[in-house]
Amino acid sequence: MAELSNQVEKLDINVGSDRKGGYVPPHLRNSGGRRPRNDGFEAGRGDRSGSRGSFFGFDRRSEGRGGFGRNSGGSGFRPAGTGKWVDGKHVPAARNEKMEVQLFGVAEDPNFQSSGINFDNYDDIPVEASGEEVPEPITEFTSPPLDELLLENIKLARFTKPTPVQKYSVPIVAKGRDLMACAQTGSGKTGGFLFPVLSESFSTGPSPAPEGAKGSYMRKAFPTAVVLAPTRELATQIFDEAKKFTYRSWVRPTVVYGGADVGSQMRELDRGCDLLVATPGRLNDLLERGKISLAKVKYLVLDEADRMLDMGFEPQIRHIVEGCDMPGVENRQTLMFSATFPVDIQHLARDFLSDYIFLSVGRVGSTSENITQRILYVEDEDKKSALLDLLSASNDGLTLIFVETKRMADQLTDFLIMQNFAATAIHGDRTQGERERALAAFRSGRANLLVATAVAARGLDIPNVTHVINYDLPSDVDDYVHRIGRTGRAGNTGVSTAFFNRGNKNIVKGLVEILTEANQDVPAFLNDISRESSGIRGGRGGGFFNSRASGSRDYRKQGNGNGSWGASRSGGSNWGSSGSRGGGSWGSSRSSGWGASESSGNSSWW
Ligand SMILES: Nc1ncnc2c1ncn2[C@@H]1O[C@H](COP(=O)(O)OP(=O)(O)OP(=O)(O)O)[C@@H](O)[C@H]1O
Repeated sequence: MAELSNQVEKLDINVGSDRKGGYVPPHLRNSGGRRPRNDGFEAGRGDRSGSRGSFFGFDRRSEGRGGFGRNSGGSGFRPAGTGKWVDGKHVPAARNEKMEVQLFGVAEDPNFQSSGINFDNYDDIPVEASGEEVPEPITEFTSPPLDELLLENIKLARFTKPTPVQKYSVPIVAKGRDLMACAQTGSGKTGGFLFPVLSESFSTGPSPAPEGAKGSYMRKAFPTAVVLAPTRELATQIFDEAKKFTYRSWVRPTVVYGGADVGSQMRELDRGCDLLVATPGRLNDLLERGKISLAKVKYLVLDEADRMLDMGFEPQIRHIVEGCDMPGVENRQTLMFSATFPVDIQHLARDFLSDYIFLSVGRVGSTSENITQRILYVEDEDKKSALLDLLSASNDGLTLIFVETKRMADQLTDFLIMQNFAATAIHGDRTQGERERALAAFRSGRANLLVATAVAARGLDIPNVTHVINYDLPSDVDDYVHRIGRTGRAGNTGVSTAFFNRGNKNIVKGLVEILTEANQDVPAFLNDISRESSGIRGGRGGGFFNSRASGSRDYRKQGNGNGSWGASRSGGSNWGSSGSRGGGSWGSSRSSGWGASESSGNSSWW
């Protein structure tokens, strides 16, 4: 990784904002760089090359039919590897070697993300937990407090010790508390919600379904836990993780998302659904069809919570949480996770939480020091050439290239394929099948370049992504944080490169702050433009020049909350209260209907 970072450093791309040196594109320079690779890959937008990505991790047709059970939620047949809850006791299924390989892989598997050399450094990141009576964190994976079966599954996943967010979330959920957790990208937030929810569920069992539900003609799913995620790909990934950690237990995970056949998803629900992972639009659809009841939900998780409560999704979330039959905030536990938590979203989140603990691992919205960040000054017309330069300097690993629009994603992918690169694209105008195939080709390395819109910015955990390139910078610095977080995960190192020019002035302040706090070099041109931009203010989302998007900490500690919060347990220094998002006004957008689709105001999402 240091090698890649050095090579990028040596490139003569960044000629500063005055451009006196004049950028010379590589094809005019007789660049001696490595020839673009041509391994016969013809992915592109219509890639037909790959086998379908396994969205289910193991082939359901080979699941076998042993070990069926029923939970009290009226679920149907339960496949091998699924345990039962019988007479108030958990009866785990027998171990199944083949399934263990399918679920947990083998250590040499390139799809297996092992924790990197900097994994132990997570322990040095300051942690602050604020709220009333914060419980002591765990220090190791042990049973108790974790359920014995969960512990076995954690061992099968080769997790040897909890990350900071996991250390705190386990006792917080066990104490019956709500949680808003903010931790850096790639630091194990998925386990942060799955481990405590599953550990409690394994020990306490399902809630009995209402009497009327059992014999009714149409089966209805009564999940105990619901996890909401903003994209289909992220929902699928969480589902894959849930399959690992629910292995042999009574908890059957199911995933539903838009853009896929609703009939087959309904049949999956009929087979049992105790932990439901969903995108909001499809969940609303299935609620309207009467296929799902939320009446028995004990745990509600919002992954990428700030995104889920952002303007595009908030009406849908409100309908799911407040407009259907989900137990009220006092009768369920609500957990929110993200790497970024703008202050205005923290305000909004109050409606969904009760007496919650706010947990921050590192500064809210900060980036991992495992990612080496570079900002290059490149004018729009030079970006393609500069990209070729960068790609010729990259050796191994996968490169994720972010652009702002779907059209640009297609154009750039075509350009890269013309240059004999193995590239593919993911964005909201591609069909679900195309998106799955693109991601599968990228994961497997058949396409080592993935051109993506913001749809791939959050949550995706793809091993071996060594380089993230912001070909176009986003207009919100929080989006930058999530995008570059696709590399440098689980203690591994990574490199991120962004093309900056004066068109990106709206995030210059935020970029300077992010780079500074992550101990990265801040190029002189960035400081200059940042100074020029001082004093100019804009509104949220429309570009604001003077502050970081994310609040620095629990907004209740900034003196503008009315909730009570008590002593905080801090594993490190307290944070200053710089930067607020300015409490954006939501106004009428909140009441807009959710019905039509999962589209949001941000066109590049879908
Ligand atoms: N305790 C652990 N030990 C080793 N590896 C872990 C542990 N917890 C999680 N991981 C691994 O770390 C990687 C990142 O985890 P995860 O995807 O949950 O991060 P995240 O914090 O949700 O990131 P993002 O903010 O991008 O969504 C995954 O590959 C996961 O398997």
